[in-house]
Amino acid sequence: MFHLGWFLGNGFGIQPWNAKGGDGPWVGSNVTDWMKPDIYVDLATSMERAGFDYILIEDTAMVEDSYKGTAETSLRRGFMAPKNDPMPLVPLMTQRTKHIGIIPTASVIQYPPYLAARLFTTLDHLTEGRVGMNVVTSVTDRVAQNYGFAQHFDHDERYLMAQEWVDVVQQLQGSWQPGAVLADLESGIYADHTKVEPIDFVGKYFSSRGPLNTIPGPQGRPPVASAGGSEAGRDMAARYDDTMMSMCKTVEEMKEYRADMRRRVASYGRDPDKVKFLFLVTPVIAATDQEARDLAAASLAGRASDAAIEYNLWNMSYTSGGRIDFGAIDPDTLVSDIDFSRQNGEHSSVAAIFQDSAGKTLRDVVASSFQITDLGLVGSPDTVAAKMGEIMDEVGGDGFLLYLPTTRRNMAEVADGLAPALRRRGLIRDGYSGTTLRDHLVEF
Ligand SMILES: Cc1cc2nc3c(=O)[nH]c(=O)nc-3n(C[C@H](O)[C@H](O)[C@H](O)COP(=O)(O)O)c2cc1C
Repeated sequence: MFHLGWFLGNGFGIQPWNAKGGDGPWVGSNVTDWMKPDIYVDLATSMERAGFDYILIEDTAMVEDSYKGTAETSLRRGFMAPKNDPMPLVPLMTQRTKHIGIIPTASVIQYPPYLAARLFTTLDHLTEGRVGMNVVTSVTDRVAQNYGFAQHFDHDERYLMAQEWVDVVQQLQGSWQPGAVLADLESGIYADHTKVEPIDFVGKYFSSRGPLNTIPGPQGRPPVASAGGSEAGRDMAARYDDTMMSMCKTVEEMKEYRADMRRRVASYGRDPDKVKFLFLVTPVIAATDQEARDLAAASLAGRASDAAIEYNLWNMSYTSGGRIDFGAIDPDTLVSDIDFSRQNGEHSSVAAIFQDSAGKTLRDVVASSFQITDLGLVGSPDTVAAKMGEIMDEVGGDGFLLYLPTTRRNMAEVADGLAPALRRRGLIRDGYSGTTLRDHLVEF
């Protein structure tokens, strides 16, 4: 059996439903209703029906203007803005479900550790143990500037900050020892003060006295997730993650990635079987194999459209940390002549976009490159289910993180098409034996 997660990649933002991923026309109500809770609640109930472990909610807090030096493209096309704060969505999504975990994103430059420790403990209570914490370092200068910094910290330093941040958050979440809460009706004693201690943390980036002013939630320390595939990102994940979003383009890469990460996890004295690496994938599912193949072919052809090229150039500028304006580079420039040394964003995403680009021009890359691929998962629910099983056999585990536009059509294809086909093969859970997100992650 393997685990499944849904990556809500546009966060609590516009869930685009448009022709072939292009620049409109928009379809349906998503573009007007994205700020209402309904679609996210539907997503949670659907993915719980499907047996998913969790939904991970992306978040990025800025209006990006590094592409062509203006926010025009971001705002005209709704790229990463507008976006609401994901935290209030969490209890709304869990209120209407009983099992599925919800993992909102917290950036270490946006949340002082005490605020984060208190917020996630509060959410742990409100969700009865179903919240997780996606730790990110934020990608661009604009986010850093919104939170009071002149510019963003350098890539590797960000991860050192993030490690310290998780450490403080978890120390705060452990500042009430087991047995501290008595809530004794007879004696009227609420807590044993000898079991509640300050942490007196003074670090390079953060300080906090503690103790936390609330009691531990059902999970104590809610599970940690992250996505960084660079050396620094992997090191942080190895130390702290309970589940990791893993980005690979081939089954061979998946195997290597998982083996490497399991080695790193073990080197920190942790049990690799308790960390679940979920591989990002964009499957194409339709009623028949032929229909799915046609959709995949149309999507590939659509990569060369003006709208898709604009998106790709915009996205490259963003993933470089806003440091390289790909809109200002002549598209006929050879990739080998582009200076990537200034990048300060998502190193592994940039590497994925420009993988195998020797001898290619920027135009060639933007018209064809994928950051995340379908891994050959194209077909009817039965075909895709069978292939998922084969891939997991080859890789050794642990599961997939599906990344599809959050439309109700895609939700139905997954929850009522793919998931039953997987379940018939015994590949995914048939119900939940535990109650918390951590229970689901370590159930098998
Ligand atoms: C699937 C996925 C989800 C991510 N979600 C967020 C996010 O919500 N907010 C954010 O600031 N960065 C996000 N990132 C960026 C990562 O946290 C990380 O900074 C990035 O992958 C670069 O890591 P690297 O330089 O270690 O490769 C995400 C990356 C991936 C691949």
